[in-house]
Amino acid sequence: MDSKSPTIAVNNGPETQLQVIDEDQNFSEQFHYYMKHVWGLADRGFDYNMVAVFGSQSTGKSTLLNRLFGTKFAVMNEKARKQTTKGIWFSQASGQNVLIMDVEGTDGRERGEDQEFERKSALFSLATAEVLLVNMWENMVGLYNGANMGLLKTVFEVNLQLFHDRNSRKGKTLLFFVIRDHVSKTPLNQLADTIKSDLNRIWSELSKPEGLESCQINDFFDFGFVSLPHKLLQPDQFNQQADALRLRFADPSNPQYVFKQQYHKMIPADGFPKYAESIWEKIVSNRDLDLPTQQELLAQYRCDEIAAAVFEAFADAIRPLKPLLESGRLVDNLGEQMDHHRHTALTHFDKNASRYHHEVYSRKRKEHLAKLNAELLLLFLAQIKNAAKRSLQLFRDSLKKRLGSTTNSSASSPPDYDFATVVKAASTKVLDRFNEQARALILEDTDWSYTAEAEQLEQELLVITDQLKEEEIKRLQRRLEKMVQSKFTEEVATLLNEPKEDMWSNVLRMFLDVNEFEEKALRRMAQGLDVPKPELDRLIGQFRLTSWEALYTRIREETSDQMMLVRLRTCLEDRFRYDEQGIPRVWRPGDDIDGQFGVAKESMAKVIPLFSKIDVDGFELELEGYFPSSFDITDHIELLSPTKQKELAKRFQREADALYLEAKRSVVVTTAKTPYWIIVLMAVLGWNEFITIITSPVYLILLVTFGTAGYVIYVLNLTGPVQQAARIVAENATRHMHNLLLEALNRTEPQNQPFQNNRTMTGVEEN
Ligand SMILES: Nc1nc2c(ncn2[C@@H]2O[C@H](COP(=O)(O)OP(=O)(O)OP(=O)(O)O)[C@@H](O)[C@H]2O)c(=O)[nH]1
Repeated sequence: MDSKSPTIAVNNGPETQLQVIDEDQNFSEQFHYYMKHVWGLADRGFDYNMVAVFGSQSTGKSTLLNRLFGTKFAVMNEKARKQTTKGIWFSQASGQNVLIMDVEGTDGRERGEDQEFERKSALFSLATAEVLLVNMWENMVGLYNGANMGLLKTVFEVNLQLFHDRNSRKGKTLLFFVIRDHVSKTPLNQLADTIKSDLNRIWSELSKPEGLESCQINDFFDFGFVSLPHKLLQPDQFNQQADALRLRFADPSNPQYVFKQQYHKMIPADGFPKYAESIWEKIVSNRDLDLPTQQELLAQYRCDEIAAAVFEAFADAIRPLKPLLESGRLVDNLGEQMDHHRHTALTHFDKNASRYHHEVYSRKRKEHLAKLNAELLLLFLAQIKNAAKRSLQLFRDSLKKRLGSTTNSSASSPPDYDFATVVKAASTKVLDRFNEQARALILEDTDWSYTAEAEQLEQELLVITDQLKEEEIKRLQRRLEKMVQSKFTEEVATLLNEPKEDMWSNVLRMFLDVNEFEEKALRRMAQGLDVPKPELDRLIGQFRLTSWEALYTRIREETSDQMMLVRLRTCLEDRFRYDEQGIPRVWRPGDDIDGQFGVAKESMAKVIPLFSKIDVDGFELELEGYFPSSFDITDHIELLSPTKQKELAKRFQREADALYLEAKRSVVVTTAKTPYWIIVLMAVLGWNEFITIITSPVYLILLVTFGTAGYVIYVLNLTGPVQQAARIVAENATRHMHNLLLEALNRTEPQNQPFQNNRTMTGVEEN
């Protein structure tokens, strides 16, 4: 309301006065605006004063006010001689924090016998003004009507009505009589005595309410008397004394300064328009006017209004914090910031609201504080939530960093930390930090708590610890698996390449040894990870299964068709093409190829059955209870099914045939003789080429190179491997030729078949 600019046309001059109550007894909506923007008094707190003028109509009241306070109240036109001031006008004393109230004159012929407005305006003035100026002519002193005695009786009556409760009465009101046109020789004090005796008489005649029977007029009023010379007849004296009188209102250092603290109605200036309005509303509606209640109501209204304005500013100030917190960030010094904003809001509230009714103010302050706290609680909770999240992240990171530093170390090397100690240290650090952050957020006069959040955080730390422990164990398991895999890769191939009776026992021994070694590492790590015994047993069982799986897979790789064929061929070659001392055999005519081949064939008979399954005989005791009970090792030892064994035997047979034929062919080659005349003929015919080669550096170098290579191959007896390499390279191209040769040989030597019965060299029965 107070921000609305005035729409009422002001009376006679610049807008410095306002008809607050019009002749129809309506209260002006512009009062708030004038207080704040025209008179600038709204922010003065109690630092303002208020004067009201009373008196009969057209007795120069407005003239007096204008002369004393520099106001511009309308003054009666001499010729018209009719009532000028209607209702109640307000203005500000020029250059002073003084509100002047020009009240419609009494005895006005315009209102006739209607004394109601007089009573209402008296009530209104007594409830608001510190000083009531009573304006009267000197010659009226001693007369009942002319001296406003009727009006004063009304004033006294309404005063008793207002302050019938002794406890609610605070201070007094100054009745300041201004006797105009003091032209007689009667001294002022005599005039004052006459007025005082009249007043006492009126007071004594008043019927006092219960409890106030014995009270005196001076309990409620102080009296002041002053006279002014005739304005028209003695203008100089009038002006001189009017100036002197003006100083009594304007100069606080004046010994006769009229505004004493005890007269002040103690209505804060910002609440005065509302107070005046509600009082007037009560007066107009003829309801009992109870000033203390009014002041309480005003206090409630104004405290709410002040709190709302302060809260708006407070909400604006903390608004930027919300999105930050909602985005999950931790706001630095949030506790301090919240405290600062709350302190500012309370200070502003206190500054404006503490002037009002104390109990109401205290109650409203509590409400205001509770509202501020409720708003800040949201920030507090958001920050706590973010702090907890950050704490979890910090905990996770610090543990990962600490534990991660060991992940690159060998699985077999002992851990350089104790998991429980590391977790405890990290957890304590994070919780301490969280508690510190949360504590810094707790504001005075709040019942905020973060115990539940701290407990929740602790629980979540435990969950993370378990997760990390699980991850760590998995990582450890993976490392161990890799370790055993790499060991099996090397060892299994070596052991299986020697297909002897004790082959499987060597493999199983190796398996158990490797496991034992890695299990030691697992136990050490588990101890560091604070793994309980049953869990460790489960992990070891799991590890053994995985390890067996790795071994079994590795062995199966080694026993694939291709690998088996290579292995069988290698074994056969070792036995057939090398003698007992390991020296390669060179077959010559007359050598017992068939016999040697038979021996080799005999030794190969047990190879395929040996590889048919992992033989765990002899390890029953060691393997008993070695694996988890759900695992039956007999389901995981078969390598070659009977069908597969037969198929392999068949395929190996062909390989063996080729080896046998190769040996036979080498004998044929070495026994073939070249006729001498052919040699002579070649020498004669090739003489020219021979000369060309030995005279050409290029041919000579090529000859020497190939000759040297041939010699080395011959000396080192590498013709076999070289031939084999050449054969593999040219296998496809020569396959056809090879078949033709086989056919030709079969035609020439049908009696030289290597196998006479249906038992093969691998020991597998032919179908
Ligand atoms: N004799 C005399 N006349 C005065 C004095 N002061 C004012 N007047 C005249 O009295 C008349 C009324 O003056 P106002 O100031 O309008 O009187 P008022 O009491 O405010 O009148 P309402 O507002 O109509 O009640 C004017 O014509 C003034 O010139 C004074 O001190 N002595």
